[in-house]
Amino acid sequence: VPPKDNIEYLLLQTSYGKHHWTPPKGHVDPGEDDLTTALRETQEEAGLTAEHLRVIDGFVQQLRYEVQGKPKEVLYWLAELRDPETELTLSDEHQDYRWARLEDACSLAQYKDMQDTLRAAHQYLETWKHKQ
Ligand SMILES: Nc1nc2c(ncn2[C@@H]2O[C@H](COP(=O)(O)OP(=O)(O)OP(=O)(O)OP(=O)(O)OC[C@H]3O[C@@H](n4cnc5c(=O)[nH]c(N)nc54)[C@H](O)[C@@H]3O)[C@@H](O)[C@H]2O)c(=O)[nH]1
Repeated sequence: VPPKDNIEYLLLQTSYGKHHWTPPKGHVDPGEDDLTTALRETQEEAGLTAEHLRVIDGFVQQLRYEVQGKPKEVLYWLAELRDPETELTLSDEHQDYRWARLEDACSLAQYKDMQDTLRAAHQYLETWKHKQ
């Protein structure tokens, strides 16, 4: 029987710096739109292609923080992994990954803004699931 709360979030741990955990993301290439960047980075960092995923309509969350004194903006979308058995392939940028339930994901993602984003995503998915 599937658990009542069976939503898990993918987090990747960097192999450099503070070894922090975040969902797949990265810098926008010239001429690229933001969602294309998100899908490309998810493929490069986790080995999951657009065909593996179902992007969920209506949710996008913006984070703004500073990295080495420079402002940084990150946009996060939500996508469902169509086949939960799909194997991941990490790049050299990451050393580990977890599929984590909300509270475990919030513990790994130590930043308040990331935790708020995960909680907002979870709330959105709870409503979204009932509409399917
Ligand atoms: N050797 C080495 N190489 C690095 C380093 N650094 C980068 N490289 C290279 O750059 C490439 C990455 O290219 P992409 O994949 O395209 O970019 P991103 O995915 O954007 O990755 P980043 O790591 O640049 O950016 P963030 O995750 O944003 O971390 C930056 C800082 O922000 C903090 N921070 C993180 N998340 C949150 C949050 O949610 N909320 C808040 N408030 N703060 C947060 C965190 O504590 C950190 O100190 C790698 O391949 C490396 O070659 C480094 O230190 N050493």
